[in-house]
Amino acid sequence: MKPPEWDKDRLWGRHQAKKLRPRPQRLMEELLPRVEVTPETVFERTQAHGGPVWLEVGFGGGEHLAWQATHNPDVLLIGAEPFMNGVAKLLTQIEDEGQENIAVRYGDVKPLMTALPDKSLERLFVLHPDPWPKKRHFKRRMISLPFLKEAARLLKPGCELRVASDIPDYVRWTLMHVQMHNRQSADFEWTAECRADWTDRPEDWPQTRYEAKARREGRPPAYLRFTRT
Ligand SMILES: C[S@@+](CC[C@H](N)C(=O)[O-])C[C@H]1O[C@@H](n2cnc3c(N)ncnc32)[C@H](O)[C@@H]1O
Repeated sequence: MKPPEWDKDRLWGRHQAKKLRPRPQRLMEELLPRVEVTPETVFERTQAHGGPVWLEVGFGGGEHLAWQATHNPDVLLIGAEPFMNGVAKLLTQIEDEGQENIAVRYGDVKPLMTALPDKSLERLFVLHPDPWPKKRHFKRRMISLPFLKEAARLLKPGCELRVASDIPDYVRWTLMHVQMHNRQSADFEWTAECRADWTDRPEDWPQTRYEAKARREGRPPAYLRFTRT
């Protein structure tokens, strides 16, 4: 079966919640242009870095991305997020903590992924993707056959795709789509050997804002790790 085309021109969800306060507004105007990557500039940025590159899809408030950048100073962390308030929040952390190894894609991750060369990523994170629970919206879900095809193209062998979700249906959806992808091309291996491997948060996997909210509301997440074979 031919996988559906990736809906490259559509972006779902909200882009702005509330007006920015003066500091985040200043950071959007002054800091964002210094750290921003676009599909046109991302190749050059990764080449200039020369070392490992990790990508986080939909970083929300950027807590996980900022943590990874601090703890992995030799890695270039690229984060993509179309929600302005989230981008501004990450910029605040960058200004406070001074990480120089973060690049921000303000917008849809899909054209950015398309612009990256084969085997250019060592890690790819999709943490608590929008669940889109209604059946007629399933096609908006980030985890999809076209996404997995791109992920397989971009990840180096032995490197990792990490997906977290607190929605049982999305966890099943992810496992099912990985299985469907593997039937076409056996690119991913789910590394879990026992229940704790997906129920217990690994030490190098800090909690995101969505995860904290889900836990408060009694929905423990699943931490899925897939190795690019
Ligand atoms: C449910 S939130 C989770 C945020 C964060 N990962 C966390 O765990 O706190 C999903 C995020 O994905 C972002 N998103 C949705 N579609 C996206 C796309 N095409 N490219 C990049 N980010 C996207 C949304 O703006 C939103 O911030």
